[in-house]
Amino acid sequence: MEEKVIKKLIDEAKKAMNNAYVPYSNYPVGAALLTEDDQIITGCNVENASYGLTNCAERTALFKGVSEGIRDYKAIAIICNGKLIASPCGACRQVIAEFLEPKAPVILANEYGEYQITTVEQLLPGAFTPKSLKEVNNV
Ligand SMILES: O=c1ccn([C@H]2C[C@H](O)[C@@H](CO)O2)c(=O)[nH]1
Ligand SMILES: [Zn+2]
Repeated sequence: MEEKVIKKLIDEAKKAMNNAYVPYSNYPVGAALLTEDDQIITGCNVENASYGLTNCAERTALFKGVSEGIRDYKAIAIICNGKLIASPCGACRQVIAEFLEPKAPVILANEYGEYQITTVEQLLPGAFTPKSLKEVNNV
Protein backbone atom coordinates (compact mmCIF):
# COMPACT_ATOMS: atom_id res chain seq x y z
CA MET A 1 0.00 0.00 0.00
CA GLU A 2 1.08 3.54 -0.71
CA GLU A 3 2.33 5.38 2.37
CA LYS A 4 0.07 8.33 1.50
CA VAL A 5 -3.03 6.11 1.55
CA ILE A 6 -1.97 4.46 4.82
CA LYS A 7 -1.52 7.86 6.46
CA LYS A 8 -4.88 9.07 5.15
CA LEU A 9 -6.67 6.00 6.52
CA ILE A 10 -5.01 6.41 9.91
CA ASP A 11 -5.93 10.08 9.92
CA GLU A 12 -9.59 9.36 9.13
CA ALA A 13 -9.68 6.59 11.75
CA LYS A 14 -8.30 9.07 14.28
CA LYS A 15 -11.03 11.59 13.49
CA ALA A 16 -13.64 8.87 13.99
CA MET A 17 -11.95 7.88 17.26
CA ASN A 18 -12.68 11.39 18.52
CA ASN A 19 -16.40 10.60 18.18
CA ALA A 20 -16.17 7.43 20.28
CA TYR A 21 -18.86 7.16 22.94
CA VAL A 22 -16.92 5.53 25.77
CA PRO A 23 -18.19 6.70 29.17
CA TYR A 24 -17.62 3.24 30.70
CA SER A 25 -14.25 2.08 29.37
CA ASN A 26 -12.68 5.42 28.47
CA TYR A 27 -11.07 3.49 25.64
CA PRO A 28 -11.81 5.21 22.34
CA VAL A 29 -11.19 3.31 19.13
CA GLY A 30 -11.52 4.45 15.52
CA ALA A 31 -11.61 2.53 12.26
CA ALA A 32 -11.41 3.53 8.60
CA LEU A 33 -12.25 1.24 5.70
CA LEU A 34 -10.98 1.73 2.16
CA THR A 35 -13.61 0.67 -0.35
CA GLU A 36 -12.79 -0.94 -3.72
CA ASP A 37 -13.61 2.40 -5.36
CA ASP A 38 -11.41 4.36 -2.93
CA GLN A 39 -14.05 5.82 -0.66
CA ILE A 40 -13.36 5.91 3.07
CA ILE A 41 -15.96 4.73 5.59
CA THR A 42 -15.22 5.34 9.26
CA GLY A 43 -16.55 4.12 12.60
CA CYS A 44 -16.03 4.49 16.33
CA ASN A 45 -16.96 2.37 19.32
CA VAL A 46 -20.36 3.11 20.83
CA GLU A 47 -20.90 1.88 24.39
CA ASN A 48 -24.08 1.39 26.38
CA ALA A 49 -25.17 1.37 30.05
CA SER A 50 -25.97 -2.26 29.33
CA TYR A 51 -22.27 -2.97 28.69
CA GLY A 52 -22.66 -6.01 26.46
CA LEU A 53 -24.45 -3.96 23.81
CA THR A 54 -21.27 -2.07 22.97
CA ASN A 55 -20.42 -1.91 19.28
CA CYS A 56 -16.73 -1.81 18.38
CA ALA A 57 -15.30 0.76 15.96
CA GLU A 58 -14.51 -1.83 13.29
CA ARG A 59 -18.01 -3.24 13.21
CA THR A 60 -19.55 0.23 13.29
CA ALA A 61 -17.58 1.11 10.14
CA LEU A 62 -18.46 -2.13 8.37
CA PHE A 63 -22.13 -1.98 9.28
CA LYS A 64 -22.28 1.65 8.16
CA GLY A 65 -20.73 0.77 4.80
CA VAL A 66 -22.79 -2.34 4.16
CA SER A 67 -25.96 -0.49 5.09
CA GLU A 68 -25.06 2.08 2.44
CA GLY A 69 -24.77 -0.70 -0.12
CA ILE A 70 -20.97 -1.08 -0.12
CA ARG A 71 -19.71 -4.65 0.13
CA ASP A 72 -16.21 -4.54 -1.27
CA TYR A 73 -13.36 -3.28 0.86
CA LYS A 74 -9.63 -3.50 0.29
CA ALA A 75 -8.14 -2.34 3.58
CA ILE A 76 -8.95 -1.22 7.11
CA ALA A 77 -7.07 0.95 9.60
CA ILE A 78 -7.76 0.72 13.33
CA ILE A 79 -6.47 3.15 15.92
CA CYS A 80 -6.71 3.43 19.68
CA ASN A 81 -5.76 6.01 22.22
CA GLY A 82 -2.35 6.14 23.83
CA LYS A 83 0.80 4.16 23.11
CA LEU A 84 -0.82 0.80 22.62
CA ILE A 85 -1.19 -0.35 19.02
CA ALA A 86 -4.82 -1.32 18.29
CA SER A 87 -5.81 -4.97 18.08
CA PRO A 88 -9.29 -6.00 16.92
CA CYS A 89 -11.35 -8.25 19.18
CA GLY A 90 -12.44 -11.72 18.06
CA ALA A 91 -15.91 -10.59 17.00
CA CYS A 92 -14.45 -7.85 14.80
CA ARG A 93 -11.90 -10.23 13.25
CA GLN A 94 -14.80 -12.46 12.21
CA VAL A 95 -16.80 -9.57 10.74
CA ILE A 96 -13.72 -8.19 8.95
CA ALA A 97 -13.13 -11.65 7.43
CA GLU A 98 -16.69 -11.59 6.05
CA PHE A 99 -16.05 -8.51 3.90
CA LEU A 100 -12.29 -8.23 3.28
CA GLU A 101 -10.13 -10.71 1.38
CA PRO A 102 -7.72 -12.90 3.39
CA LYS A 103 -4.72 -10.98 2.01
CA ALA A 104 -6.24 -7.53 2.61
CA PRO A 105 -4.02 -5.23 4.70
CA VAL A 106 -5.09 -4.38 8.24
CA ILE A 107 -3.29 -1.32 9.56
CA LEU A 108 -2.99 -1.25 13.34
CA ALA A 109 -2.05 2.14 14.75
CA ASN A 110 -1.61 4.10 17.93
CA GLU A 111 -2.31 7.73 18.67
CA TYR A 112 1.29 8.74 17.86
CA GLY A 113 1.08 7.67 14.25
CA GLU A 114 3.06 4.47 14.82
CA TYR A 115 1.60 1.53 12.97
CA GLN A 116 2.09 -2.03 11.83
CA ILE A 117 0.49 -3.78 8.91
CA THR A 118 -0.93 -7.26 9.14
CA THR A 119 -3.54 -9.11 7.08
CA VAL A 120 -7.02 -10.47 7.62
CA GLU A 121 -5.75 -14.06 7.43
CA GLN A 122 -2.97 -13.42 9.93
CA LEU A 123 -5.53 -12.07 12.39
CA LEU A 124 -7.93 -14.96 11.86
CA PRO A 125 -6.25 -18.00 10.34
CA GLY A 126 -8.60 -20.60 8.91
CA ALA A 127 -11.52 -18.19 9.13
CA PHE A 128 -15.07 -19.39 8.63
CA THR A 129 -16.23 -17.17 5.75
CA PRO A 130 -18.93 -16.99 3.04
CA LYS A 131 -16.65 -19.23 0.97
CA SER A 132 -16.91 -22.01 3.57
CA LEU A 133 -20.71 -22.03 3.19
CA LYS A 134 -20.55 -21.83 -0.60
CA GLU A 135 -18.57 -25.03 -0.84
CA VAL A 136 -21.11 -26.94 1.25
CA ASN A 137 -24.20 -25.53 -0.45
CA ASN A 138 -22.67 -25.62 -3.91
CA VAL A 139 -23.90 -22.12 -4.79
O1 LIG B 1 -11.04 -3.90 18.50
C1 LIG B 1 -11.65 -3.31 19.38
C2 LIG B 1 -11.51 -3.63 20.73
C3 LIG B 1 -12.25 -2.91 21.63
N1 LIG B 1 -13.08 -1.94 21.21
C4 LIG B 1 -13.85 -1.17 22.17
C5 LIG B 1 -15.01 -1.86 22.80
C6 LIG B 1 -15.17 -1.08 24.07
O2 LIG B 1 -15.93 0.10 23.82
C7 LIG B 1 -13.76 -0.64 24.42
C8 LIG B 1 -13.13 -1.46 25.52
O3 LIG B 1 -13.25 -2.81 25.25
O4 LIG B 1 -13.01 -0.79 23.24
C9 LIG B 1 -13.20 -1.60 19.88
O5 LIG B 1 -13.94 -0.70 19.49
N2 LIG B 1 -12.48 -2.31 19.00
ZN1 LIG C 1 -14.36 -5.64 18.28
